[in-house]
Amino acid sequence: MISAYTGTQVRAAEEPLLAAGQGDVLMRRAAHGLAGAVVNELKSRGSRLNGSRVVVLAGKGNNGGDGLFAGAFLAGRGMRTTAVLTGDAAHPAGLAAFERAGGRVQRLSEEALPGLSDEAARADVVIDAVLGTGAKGGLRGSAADLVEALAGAHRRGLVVACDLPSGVDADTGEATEPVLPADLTVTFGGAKNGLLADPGADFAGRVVVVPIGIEEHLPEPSLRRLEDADLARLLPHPARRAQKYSRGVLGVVAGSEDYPGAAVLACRGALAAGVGMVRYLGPPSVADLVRRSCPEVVCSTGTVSENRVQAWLVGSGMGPHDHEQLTRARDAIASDLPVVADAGALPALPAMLAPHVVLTPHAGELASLFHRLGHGEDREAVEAGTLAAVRQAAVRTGATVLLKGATTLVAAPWGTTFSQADGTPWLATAGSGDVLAGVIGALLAQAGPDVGRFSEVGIKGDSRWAAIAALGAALHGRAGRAASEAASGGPIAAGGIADALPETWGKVSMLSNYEAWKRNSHSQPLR
Ligand SMILES: NC(=O)C1=CN([C@@H]2O[C@H](COP(=O)(O)OP(=O)(O)OC[C@H]3O[C@@H](n4cnc5c(N)ncnc54)[C@H](OP(=O)(O)O)[C@@H]3O)[C@@H](O)[C@H]2O)[C@@H](O)CC1
Ligand SMILES: Nc1ncnc2c1ncn2[C@@H]1O[C@H](COP(=O)(O)OP(=O)(O)O)[C@@H](O)[C@H]1O
Ligand SMILES: [K+]
Repeated sequence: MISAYTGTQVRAAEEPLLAAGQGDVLMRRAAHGLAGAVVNELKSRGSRLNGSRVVVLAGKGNNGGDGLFAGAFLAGRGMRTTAVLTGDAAHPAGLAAFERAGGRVQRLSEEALPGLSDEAARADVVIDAVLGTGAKGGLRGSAADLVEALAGAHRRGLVVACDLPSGVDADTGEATEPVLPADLTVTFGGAKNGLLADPGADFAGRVVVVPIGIEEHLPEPSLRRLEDADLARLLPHPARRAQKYSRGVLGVVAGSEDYPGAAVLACRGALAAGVGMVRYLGPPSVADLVRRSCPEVVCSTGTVSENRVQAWLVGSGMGPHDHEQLTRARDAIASDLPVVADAGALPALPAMLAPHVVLTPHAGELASLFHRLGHGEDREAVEAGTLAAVRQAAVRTGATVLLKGATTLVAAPWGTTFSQADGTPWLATAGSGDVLAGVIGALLAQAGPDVGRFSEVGIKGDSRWAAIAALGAALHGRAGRAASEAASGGPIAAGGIADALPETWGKVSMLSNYEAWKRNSHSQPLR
């Protein structure tokens, strides 16, 4: 699991060490990690170190200090380093170390700007060390002009952000442009929220966390990301004597005359995500299509209370005037069973929900939800601050909210938040969200009661609903990527995501089988 923190949390964790006079040590560890990451990246690209050109954009605070110390390390490896000081001052010890190591120092001014931006554009490596966790707002003055010129210039070099891309808010992921997009962000002590939430994540590139010795002082993470090993531990596995009902039944209330395909795709997503059975409830013409497309699905009639299931999926492809389906959706939400509420169900929600109800809006649907709740955020505002928006939505509705996008965020009403970015932009295709709803529904039906499996990895009680939704997003994203890779990186259609799910699941489970085998290989052999 990747843990991320706010800037304030990280700075608080640094406090005891700073009080003990360890500030210098922390900074040298950070700078050493940054320089090491630059060297590794250049080597992995087959570039030589000796003689290559490095430009460090150094602000006046400690972030600039990290950059200057890292520049000194790199100069020591034979690289030609220039520091561009963007402020009216520079970290004194960092600057002294940089100059001792033979680095060249330039001060940024309006007159020097064209020459320096040209030099940075031609460099093999640019290190962005202007602003870190202490920044207020974005870049200003000549520093902003330099980054703007550089972001628009034709460059072939590597851009490495020190701690975070300057202009990205460490706590929220909001970005005040111009921001220099990095290929690599080397972040210290723990990942920052802003690197794992859009739009900040757009600028971060690959994120590498460098331990600096503050880790034991860090609190509960503010944001988490599930990785391979977490998926392997959290995905349900059928017991030896499982039968279809014990494995979980998902009731699906989806599709309409206008969008019958959504019901089919939701069912296909659910079937491919390990559920024991899918029961479909909906208009006869849609049920007909579902039967023909997925003969495994049992089409039922009647009300929600007449159909026994372990979880409900409601809303995908549902219209605003289909009163019978909307009644079913409302009944499902009132049933106390776990529910994933998608698309057409979102406008029909009661004012207050519970965390076992998982809402799955995209940014536009979340803006409409806010509008109905009497708050004015539009789609642009949601997209400019996804983390704040998803958390606010969870607080205001009382539900678990999953905000879809390149980075998918899931928040519980008390703030527990997950961030998954497992997919590919090819997932932005019609019907993709219906498959995701099916996957989450299937996981709710199977894993909902399994509190123990989640608490083993530190996810307590009702926070598991957010973890289950994050698990669904991770599987869906990976399946989309696998489907595209099978097409040599080409496009995918939504049905292809469902088709790739079982193998994606199998590959992740192999990891957990291997871990179980490793544990059991020390036990007594059978006699
Ligand atoms: N603590 C430690 O020991 C360790 C810290 N570490 C590192 O320190 C970083 C945090 O350092 P920090 O607190 O010095 O803040 P930082 O991000 O460099 O920026 C603040 C400076 O910039 C200025 N400034 C602010 N906003 C501005 C703007 N919009 N545009 C222009 N200028 C602006 C502001 O000046 P002011 O405007 O207040 O006069 C202030 O001088 C952290 O990200 C990590 O890299 C690691 O080495 C580990 C050990
Ligand atoms: N640029 C992107 N990169 C990765 N995943 C994306 C991107 N855009 C959308 N997605 C994912 O694709 C799915 C799209 O869902 P949705 O917007 O509901 O589509 P639809 O309504 O057409 O089914 C979501 O899972 C979302 O996270
Ligand atoms: K930075």
